[in-house]
Amino acid sequence: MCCVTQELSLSSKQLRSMVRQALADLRHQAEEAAGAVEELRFRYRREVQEWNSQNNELPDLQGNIKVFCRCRGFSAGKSCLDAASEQELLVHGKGSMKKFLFDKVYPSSTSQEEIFEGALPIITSCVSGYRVCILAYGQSGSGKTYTMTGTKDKPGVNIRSIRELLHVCKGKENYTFNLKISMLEIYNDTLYDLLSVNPNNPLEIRSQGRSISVPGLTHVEVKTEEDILNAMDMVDKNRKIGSTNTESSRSHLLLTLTLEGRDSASGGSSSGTLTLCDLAGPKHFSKTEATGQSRVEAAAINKSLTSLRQVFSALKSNALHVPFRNSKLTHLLQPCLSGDAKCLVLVNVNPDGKHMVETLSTLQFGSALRQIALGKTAQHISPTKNKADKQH
Ligand SMILES: Nc1ncnc2c1ncn2[C@@H]1O[C@H](COP(=O)(O)OP(=O)(O)OP(=O)(O)O)[C@@H](O)[C@H]1O
Repeated sequence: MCCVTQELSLSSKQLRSMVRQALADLRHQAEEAAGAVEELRFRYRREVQEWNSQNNELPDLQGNIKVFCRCRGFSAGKSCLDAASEQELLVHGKGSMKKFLFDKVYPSSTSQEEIFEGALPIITSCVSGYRVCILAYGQSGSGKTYTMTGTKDKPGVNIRSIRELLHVCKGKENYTFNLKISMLEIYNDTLYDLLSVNPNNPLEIRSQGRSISVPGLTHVEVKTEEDILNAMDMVDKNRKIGSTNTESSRSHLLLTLTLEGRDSASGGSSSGTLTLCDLAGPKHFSKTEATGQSRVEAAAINKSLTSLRQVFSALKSNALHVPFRNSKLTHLLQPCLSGDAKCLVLVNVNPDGKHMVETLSTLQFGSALRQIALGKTAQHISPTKNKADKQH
């Protein structure tokens, strides 16, 4: 009996010691696992930061404004254009030749996909919290609407950008996001909400400090391809001129995407915007050509494009005052043309159309334009706060 008791007491001691050892091992393993999780979290945050900086590397390298040129198809024998190199456009006139420099020149054979790929780095910067914009500029009939809106079979930059943002955001692990779209038309220097049930009610711009908003503007959440198509259908119905491409545009169209993202693993969040703008072409008319309403419309378009030129010119010369408030167009674009925002101007040219050289010359698309550093402007809206503060 005594022997049995001794044996039991011994095995009980052994058991206690085994349990103690197992508990110590478990504690040790738990500490190791916690260290590994922390290490993984740290690496993940670094990866996210690297991804964001790589994503923005391209636009940052050469200044914040880029200017691309897209040439439209032209009739054989009548061509006066020559893409001398990837950056040079030669325009042959009667006995003279002009050269325009761009960041990139796309020949007339360029597809919608290729244009979109060129614009992609700037579009995806929005995911990292930047304010970015793409402006389609050019004479009437040069292909601005084709480039931005496109057709059902060959969609333009607008639809492709929304699809891409949805694709990128859905593909990111531990990431939740909210993508919203708004659509504004600027007609006769007045804003109209194209996604509103009351599209004829004019809206105003409100400035509060450095931020700009349009009270009452409709923002629609986009989650699927169908949401995009529904929004576009509504825009077509509400626009002062349909997107049938049969008539010259009489207004500027601004599509703005607002993207709020949150990374649950790193705890970072970001808020970026992408504004896609199909500008009306400059109007050239003699005293007898345009009368009444069309003359008023033409004057409003020309005035706003002049304001845009003045803004570019002030940015180029690092002027202390940038006249953003000279038109509704430039006032709305101010956040995308200030601070560390990024802008891509897509210049469309149609050699068979009228006024090509004047239109090209007016914005002085020389090499100086791409050297504009938006960060040096006087009235800048610090998206750095917006981008960096929230992300890290
Ligand atoms: N690269 C292209 N390839 C095929 N068709 C094109 C191309 N560019 C423009 N077009 C066609 O040319 C016509 C005029 O183009 P679009 O309406 O896009 O010009 P726009 O610059 O927007 O003109 P506006 O300022 O007068 O509105 C349209 O029928 C369009 O489909």
